[in-house]
Amino acid sequence: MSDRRSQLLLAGAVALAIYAVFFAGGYAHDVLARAGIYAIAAIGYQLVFGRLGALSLAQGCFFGLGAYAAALTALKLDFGFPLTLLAGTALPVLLAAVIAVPVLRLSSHYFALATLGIAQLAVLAATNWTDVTGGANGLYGVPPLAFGGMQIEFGLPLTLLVWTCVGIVLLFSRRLTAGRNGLRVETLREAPKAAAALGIDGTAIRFRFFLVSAAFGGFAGALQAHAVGVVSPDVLSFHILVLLLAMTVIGGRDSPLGAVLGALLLVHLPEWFRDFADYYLVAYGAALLAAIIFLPRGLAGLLPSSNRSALPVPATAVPARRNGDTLSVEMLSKRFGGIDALKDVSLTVAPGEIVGLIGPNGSGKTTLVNVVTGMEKPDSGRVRFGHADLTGLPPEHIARAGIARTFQHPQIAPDLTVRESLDAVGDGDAETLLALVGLESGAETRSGALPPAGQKRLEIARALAAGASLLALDEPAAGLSDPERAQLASLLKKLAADGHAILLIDHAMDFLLPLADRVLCLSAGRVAAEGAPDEVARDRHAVEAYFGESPL
Ligand SMILES: Nc1ncnc2c1ncn2[C@@H]1O[C@H](COP(=O)(O)OP(=O)(O)OP(=O)(O)O)[C@@H](O)[C@H]1O
Repeated sequence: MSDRRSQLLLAGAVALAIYAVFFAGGYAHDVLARAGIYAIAAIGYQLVFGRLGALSLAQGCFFGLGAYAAALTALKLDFGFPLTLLAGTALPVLLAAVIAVPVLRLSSHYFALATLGIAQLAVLAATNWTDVTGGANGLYGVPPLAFGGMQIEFGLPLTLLVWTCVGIVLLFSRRLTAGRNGLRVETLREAPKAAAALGIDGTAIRFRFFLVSAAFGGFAGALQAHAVGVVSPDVLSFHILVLLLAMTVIGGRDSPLGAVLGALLLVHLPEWFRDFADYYLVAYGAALLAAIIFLPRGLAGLLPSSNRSALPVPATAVPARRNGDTLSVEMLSKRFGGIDALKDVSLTVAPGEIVGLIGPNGSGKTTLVNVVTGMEKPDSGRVRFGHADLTGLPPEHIARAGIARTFQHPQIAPDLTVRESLDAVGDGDAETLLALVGLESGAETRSGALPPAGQKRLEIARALAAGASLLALDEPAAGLSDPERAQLASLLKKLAADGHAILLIDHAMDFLLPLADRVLCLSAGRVAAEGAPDEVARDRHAVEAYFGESPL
């Protein structure tokens, strides 16, 4: 609780408690409890929508399922607290686990549509499965919450209970996103390809967050069922989802606190504008629009940002690997439609060696790196690293085996500092790595604020932080000035001398040929020439591949 943000938050929590205990009464308590219940569901939504950047349209469905599960277990099975809340939490988690496998593979709008479809199915089931759900009329007489036979009265006791739950859920959510976890999630959201290529297991993170969001949604729905006493298909309606979405956006999608502020505001706004009679909806809509236009980072964006560098990130001095394995690519082929992007390509890169990969645009260089790093699956051929057969394995497995890559267009999380970008992927000594790539003075700079040359160096440092012994570098010198190229060249020599294996793609022959120990020239997916740099530079096939121009 040292930085200004934490102090403000503490003051806000105390003010809310004083308001609840000494000033609010009757209906105001109900409104506050309702805000707390929605806050819990919105905190869950923030994890998926805010943190992962995935537009899930199932959070309202998880909320409604939680409400139905709690109501049904209370009314039909005579379950008491805490079993009803447990059932309300477990059912949406179960559904999330079942749908996660097919749904989490989908990208952006397909994910949104799939989750919307699931939500619609839940509404249909609730409306038509009359024997169980009570159909359109729903279920009545859900008992209030009770602890060991003692009923939690509406008003202050229920409000305090709900907001204690909000506090616990906030702490849990913070644990999930603090320190390195948060840095990894941000890398995954902003640079998903790089995250996979650095060994971050995006599938596991997405799965975990989706299930936790379902748990929070269901738990909130279960609380709602007990607080209101009635559950109808309304709790599954699109309205709940839109409300949770608005709470997360208006409160601020970057932090769970935003979800709480959004819930407090959006539940109270209709109450404040109630006196405007017919103009109530106009005033409500105008307030929402104003919040979206003038507060792009939401209400939480008004608070001073948290001191992220204070987050505990373990830092043991583990320098990049040495004496790694030899990469052997054997007869690799990959077709896209009718095009042979790679046809029977073989090559090796040994520790301490720099192998240059050249060829005109579209000759298959990036495809080769994509296949080696698991971003594309080959049609035939093998990729071995030492004794391990890595053919067709997912990128994060290959990264963990010691192969990392950089991208033609740097893939970075722009809001992470340079140091955080490294901390996200490994335990390495960030200072040493940054000094190695010449970024030591920019450790606290936002990665997105680095010039292109800096971002390319950051990508190399990040690959080393991930513990790579083989680096596949896709056009690292593109766009660099002559002095920057010279610095990059001496860095690559240093890394090779240190035992790293380097596969280097570049069109700049004056940069690549003096650096490489061997060169492989691709043409239309096939190996056109291979050998020492000066041999390849003179090779008729290699020269022809460059449209008749001498590469030197
Ligand atoms: N995902 C894809 N879908 C369809 N075709 C693809 C895909 N990726 C690459 N290709 C095609 O495969 C061929 C090889 O492309 P690749 O990007 O590997 O070449 P490159 O040598 O890296 O080119 P550049 O120097 O321009 O980066 C090209 O014809 C390209 O259009």
